Order: sequence, then C-alpha cells, then structure tokens
Amino acid sequence: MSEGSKETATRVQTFMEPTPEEPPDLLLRHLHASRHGLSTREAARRLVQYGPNELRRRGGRQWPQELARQVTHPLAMLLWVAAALSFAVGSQTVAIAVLLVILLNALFAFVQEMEAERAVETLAQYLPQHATVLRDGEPALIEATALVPGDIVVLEEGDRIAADIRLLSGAVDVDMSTLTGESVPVLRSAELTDLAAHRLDAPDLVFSGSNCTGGEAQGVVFATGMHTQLGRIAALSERVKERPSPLEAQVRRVAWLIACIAIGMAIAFVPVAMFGAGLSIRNSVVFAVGLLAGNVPEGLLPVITLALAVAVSALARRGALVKRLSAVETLGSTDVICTDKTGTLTENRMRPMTAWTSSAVVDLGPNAHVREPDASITALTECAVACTNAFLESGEPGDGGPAERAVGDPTEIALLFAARLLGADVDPTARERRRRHQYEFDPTRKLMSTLDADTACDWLHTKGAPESVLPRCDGVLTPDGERIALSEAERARITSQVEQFAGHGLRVLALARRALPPGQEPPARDDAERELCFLGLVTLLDPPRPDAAEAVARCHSAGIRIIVITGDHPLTSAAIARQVGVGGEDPTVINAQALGHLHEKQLDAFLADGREIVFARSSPEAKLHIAEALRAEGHVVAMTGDGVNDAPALRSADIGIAMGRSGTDVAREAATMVLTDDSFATIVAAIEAGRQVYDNVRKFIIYIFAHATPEVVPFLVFALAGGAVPLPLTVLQLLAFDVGTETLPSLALGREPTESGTMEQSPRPHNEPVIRAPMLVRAWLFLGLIVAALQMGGFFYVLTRAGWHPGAPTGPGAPLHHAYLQATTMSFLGMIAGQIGTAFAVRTQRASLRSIGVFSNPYLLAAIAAELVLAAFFVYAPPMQALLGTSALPAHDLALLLPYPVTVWGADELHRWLRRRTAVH
Ligand SMILES: Nc1ncnc2c1ncn2[C@@H]1O[C@H](COP(=O)(O)OP(=O)(O)OP(=O)(O)O)[C@@H](O)[C@H]1O
Repeated sequence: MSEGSKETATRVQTFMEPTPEEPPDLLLRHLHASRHGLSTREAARRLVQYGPNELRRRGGRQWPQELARQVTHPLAMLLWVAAALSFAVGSQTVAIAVLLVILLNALFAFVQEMEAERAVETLAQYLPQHATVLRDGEPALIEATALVPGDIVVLEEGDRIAADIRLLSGAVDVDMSTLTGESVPVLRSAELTDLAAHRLDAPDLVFSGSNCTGGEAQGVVFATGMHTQLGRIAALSERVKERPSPLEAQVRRVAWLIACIAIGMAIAFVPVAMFGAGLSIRNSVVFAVGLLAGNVPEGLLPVITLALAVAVSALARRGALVKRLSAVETLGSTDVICTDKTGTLTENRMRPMTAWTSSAVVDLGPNAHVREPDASITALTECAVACTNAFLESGEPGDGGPAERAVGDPTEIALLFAARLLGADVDPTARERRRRHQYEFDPTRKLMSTLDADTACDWLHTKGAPESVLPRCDGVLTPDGERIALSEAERARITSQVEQFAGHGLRVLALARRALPPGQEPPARDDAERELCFLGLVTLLDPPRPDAAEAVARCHSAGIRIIVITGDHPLTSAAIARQVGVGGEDPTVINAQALGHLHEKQLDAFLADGREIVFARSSPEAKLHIAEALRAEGHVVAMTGDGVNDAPALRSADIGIAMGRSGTDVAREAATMVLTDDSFATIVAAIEAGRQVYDNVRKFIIYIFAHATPEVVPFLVFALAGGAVPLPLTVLQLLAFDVGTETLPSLALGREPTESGTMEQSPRPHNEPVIRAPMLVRAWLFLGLIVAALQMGGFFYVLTRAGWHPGAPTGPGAPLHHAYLQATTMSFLGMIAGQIGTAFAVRTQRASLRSIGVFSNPYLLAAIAAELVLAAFFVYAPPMQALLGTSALPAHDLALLLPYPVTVWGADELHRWLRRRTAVH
C-alpha cells in the first residue's frame, strides 16, 4: 500500500469513530476540521465519502406483502367466501370470475395506494431543510442533506438541528422531544461538560431532529445521516403508516354497512329464487354470489385515498404543502381563519417612510430629499444600524430593487435602508466589532436591544414597539444631541404622533439608547432596558398584498370568518384590515396586551357573536387562547404562525399553517400545512381545494352506489316473476360490468374541477357525515332507478320483438334463445349506457353541467372511451360471448341505446334545475 492510500485509510477510520465527548480541539483534530469550517472542495469530497445527510428507510416497499394485504382485507375475504360457495355448488366459471374480481380490485387498490404514497413522499422535495455552515471561512446557507462531519454549523433560535453536533461556542435551548419524548427545552452550552452523562444528556451536544428554541451557538458536526442518534432509532427510520383519516374511517363504516345489506340481500335471494322462481339450489346460490360480488363496495376506499393524495399534490403545486392526507378534509370544513398580518395579508416588503425625532422630521419616501441631519437624527440612525442583525450586501440599490440585496428580517432591512438614506455607514463588520451583547427580539416584550462598545462608554441601543419603548424612557435628545428629561407633555406629543402614523397603516418603531459604564458585565435585561433616552421614530410602509382583498372577499362569500392576530399597533392593524376588507369599514380592534388579564369568559364573549376581530399587539400566548376558545365553540380553526413561540397555537388549531419563506423550522414542524409563498390567498385556495375534494368524494360515492339498483332489479324481476321472465342479466355480465367498466370512470370523478358555487356555500359542519340520506336517495332511487327502467325496457323490447310472451321458453335449444342472448346483451349495454349518463349527472351536485363545461374533465372522457372499447370487446369478441352469454346486436338496437345517457343525465339536470329554482324562491 502506498503512503498516500495508507493515510486515507487511517483518516477514514478516525472519521468513522469520532468521540464527541473528547475535548473540542482534539475532536476537531480527529475530524480534520477547524473552527473556520471546511473548504467547499473538502466538503464535496466528504459528501461523496459519507453520502447525503438523510435518513434512509430500511428496505424498499415490500410489494408482495402489500399486494397480499389487498387480497386479504375483510371485504375481499367476503368475496373469497362467495367464490368458495359457488365453487362448492359446482359453478367453477362464476367462482373464477369472482376470483378475478378480487384480483383486479386488489391490483387497482395497490396501484392507487402506491400513487397516493408517492404523492405525499414527493412533498419533501418542495421543502428542503437548510443549515447555516462556515464554508471557506464564510457563513453559507446550504441544504441540510449536504452537511458533512467536520462542518461548522451556526445554530439560531427556530432552527431544526440537522446533524449531531458538538457545541464549540455559545448556548442554545433545545427541544429534544423527537428523541427523548421530553418536551421541556433543555440548555445546551459549549461551556458545560459532563463526561459521566449519557450521550443524549451531554450538556454540550445537540442532536439531529431536535429544535433550537432559543439562543445562538456554533458547533462541529460529528455525525450525519444514519450515523446520528436519530438514524439509530430504528423505529423512526421505518415507514410510518398514516392513520386512516376521518373521511376514510367513515367511508369504511359505510362500506361495511353496504356489505351487510348485500349479504342480507344475497341470503334472502336464495329462498325467493328457489321457491318463487323454482330455481335449483345451485343456480340460486350462483345468483346470490353474483349479487354479493356486485354490491360489495370494495373499491371505494382506495379511490378516496387517491383522491386525497391527488389533492395534496395539486395543493403543493399551488404553494400549500399539506403534511397529512386528512388535513385536506379538515381544510374543507374550516370556518375561521386566524391570520397574522405581516407577510400574510401584507407583502412583508417594508419601505422606510419617515424618520421623526422631537426636533426633526425627515421624509424617507419615494421623493425623499435628505438634507444635513441634526444630532438627534444622527443618533437615531446610529441606533438603527447598531440594533439590527440584517445586512445589506455591498453595491448601490437600484438595479433589481433594494430588497434583493438585503438579508435578514424585513423590518430591520427597512431600518438599514432608512439609515443609509440618512447618510449612515451600514457596514456589518463594524457593527459586529462593536457589539458586546444582544438581547434578542422578544415578541411578548416587543423589543430588541444590543450593548455596543464606544470610545467613552458602552451604549445600550433599543428598538421596538413605541408602547414598549416609551415607558422605559425618561429622557429625550435635543437637536444638539443633549439628553434632557422627558416631560409628560413631550411624552403625550410622541404618543399622539405614533397614533397619527399608525392610523395611516404605517408600522412605527421607536428607538432609544442609554449610556452604560464601559466594559462591564452585560446587565440583566430588565436592568438594561430602562432609564432610556428616546431618540425618535421610524415609520415603515408594508402594503397589503395585491391579492389579499380579493381572497378576503372570497372567504366572506364562502362563509368563512377572518380573525387577524398581529403583533402590530392597533391603529396600523385596523388600517390594514380596512384596506383588505376584514371587519368592514370599522373593524373591531382589541388590544391583546390586555388579553392576558381577560377572563376566559370575556374572550368567549368577544368571539361568540361571529364578528371579525383584529387582535393587535398580541403575543403567541394570546394566539393559543384564541385558538382554544374558538375550538371550544365548535369552530374548525386554521391558524397561521411563524415564530418558535407560535408552535403551541399551531398545534392546537385544527390546521396549523406555517410560512415557508419567513417562518422558523420549529413552526414548520408544528404546522399541518406550510405555505411556500406565505400568502393569505393560498390559504383560501387550499380551503377551496379541501371543499373540492370532499365534493368529488361525494360524486364518486353517488356514482358507485347508483349502479346497485340496475344490478339488483334484474334479479328481483326474475325472482318475483316466479319463472315467467328469464333472467335479464347473467351473473357474469354483472361481474364484467362491476370491475370491467365501472372502475375508470369512478377514478376520473375524483379529479373533477371545482364546481361553480363551491365558495359561495357555508362551510360544511365538521360533524356532517360524508354520505347523507339525500345522496343515497339520488343514487339508488333516482339515478339508479332510471337506469334500471331503461335497461329493463331494452331487455323486454328485444325479447317481445322476437315474439316472446311471459313464460315462453328461452333456454338453449329453444327458438327464442338467440333473442334472449341479444336481450341480456341489451340489458348489459343499457346498464353501461345509463351509467355514462349517471357519470355526467353526478359531476355537479347543484350547478348545471354547462356551468362546469361538458368536456372539462378529460379523465372522465378518456375513461368513458375505455369503457366503451371494453364493452365492445365483451359483446363482440367470440370468447367473451361464450363466457358472458352476450351476442352481437344489430345497428338499430345499438342506436336505441344512444338516448340512454342523455335521458339519465337530462332527468338529473332537470331535477337540479328545479332544486336551484326552489332554493332561489
Ligand atoms: N426586529 C425587531 N426589533 C424590534 N422590534 C420589532 C422587531 N420586529 C418587530 N418589532 C416590533 O414588535 C411588534 C410585534 O412584532 P411581531 O413580529 O410580533 O408581529 P408583527 O410582525 O408586527 O405582526 P404579525 O404578528 O402580523 O406578523 C412590531 O409591531 C414592532 O413594533
């Protein structure tokens, strides 16, 4: 072995066994890493060596088992019994046909479930997780799958930790519930060590799959992918089977109910056929088996799962990632949306408008003309630059707009723009050099502060909501930069100025500072943020999204109530609410800071009367209280959130919605739906999709149920006629109809476009069952009965035309036998033609077919074309004729079938028109 390859071999070995418990410098040496991070080239090499940082599921899909599961589920078992019965009475052909039904259904279900699973799995691609690492000494945002051992990772509040990491500096609070089940966050710090602790409890290690809920730290990755603790937890790496959604559970119950009815009918049929029609026990059992196989709705469930999955994929393309199939149904019955304002109703692209101090006002808007600033403005800009974490990348704003060159929180970016307009140097390096400590932005305090070194003293710089900053101020700056006491009159003047700005929908930030003795230990937050000197206000404009007003109007017509829960000023929030149409001309605004002291009953009273409300200055806790109160009232609540502290409210709502762009990983983790475009309009689109799926499920349920009547009626006529009428439909024809020609159209109905008026209805009550009595009446007694009448009409027409009268023999050898074969064929094709009409009829529940377009569902047209080809094969292929007892029909008989679909659809169209008319009157 050459020297080089020997060295690689040793390196590989040391890489594989890093011990995170060893001292940091030794660990770094063993990982061949440094505190400045890896080079891009080295990282790429390691990625090849270790593979991507992802959890691989053990083994692929065990398809033989899956297929076996499909042929052994309880409804299939029922069919097995049916096949065994017909085998026992000596009818092998029917037994084999029933087995074929079982197999075909299993195959369909299998393919559909695979499709559904694939649709959900591909969602992960839409939302790659990211991590900040040091590459070539610079911070870089990379996809978490590209993390390698030796990478230096920067962790911040809200990050999901993507690898096992030894902290090297800083401290973070970590929620490790995915690993330990313990949801109380624990402190992990580079300064703490406990060699005796179990690895998961080691105070200087953090693990993949946990969440950083506070603090900042840097650390070195020592394990990725399957080598992480998460990778080792075998249970987690296995395929997780989704629990059936409430819709699926309901349909399963109904499927069983129908199966029981089918069993009852089949059992009752045997004595009727034997004693009424004088059939042999063998024939009676065979017919009973046919009835059973035709009516057990074994295909219903997979079709529903697939419809949900198709909706999930469609939603993903529209910008809403839904994590569970069942969420689609919940979306459909959502009746309250609790939304935040910034970024959801507004663009979250803030532009500075005004800088205001006690002695100067500077317009920063589009026509800004900034003259030599006075000392108060200079102090204001210094504070704005120091107390931010955003940075503007070098280069003048202009060519693609300033926001494209900026990184960080939009509020802070806008402050930096303001500062630059006012002539300040916004270089982040200088800022970092001076910063001694940071008191992070706290959404409850609504403040952020930094402690920055200066020549003579340290400055505490504070910025935040004016109501939070002003009470902490006791001084104000003169135009010459001198601090004087803040009089009550001046305080009142500032407050009224804030209200004036906010009333115009502007976001107002107050800035203040305080001199502290240099070089001292940073004081506790409460001690630091007091006795401040008020510097001034900066106002920012964050206009409503262009599509927000229309989306709000759509919610209103759809009976959905909107509640805005925002951290912003009551007047700013009211102005924006008015602009987008929430709460009408004079929206009810509640200052949620008072909400903490509100009694639960008072909150309930606010929410009870169905008004739209704006909760301003609210905290994450207020969100949680509001979600709980609404749910207790029986509402189905969708709630948006993006911060770490929003996670409880997101979990407590029926649909937690996190922001894909601006939100934290923790919020995305807690949410059921993630918006990739952060827009309110996407929430409304998702609700519409939820309603559409539910409607479509109902459509194919009606379609599938409707065929029961034409399947049963021929047997009833036969049995009740006491032998005077020959069987109008053979058992094998029934089975051919059931699996051969029915499945594709029912799948296609799951992909119907939205029916007009879907968003003009009130939300569906969440406890309303998916299958309601009127649907069954429409399926069985209206559509089904019309098809059955047409089918029997065709049968008797062909038979009597040949000279048949009740009781005349039609068996093999009889002169009427050929006519009988043609008559059953007519009845078979009549059923298919009628069901085509049913398919078009059920495409809408209320609206006219014209309103959605006759050709607007290409899947259905293709399915019907396939159905017709199959029907022709069943009727004209000689082997099929021999098997099914069909016979070729002359053209004039086929022409007779043409009006069937139109008759069925037309009758339903008329019925719907009458219903719409009576609804209007
Ligand atoms: N980075 C920041 N530093 C200091 N204060 C801030 C910062 N961001 C926001 N604020 C202040 O805190 C208030 C609340 O902010 P928060 O982020 O909780 O809600 P929001 O962005 O105003 O609205 P929404 O809840 O609708 O997103 C703001 O109105 C502003 O006055």
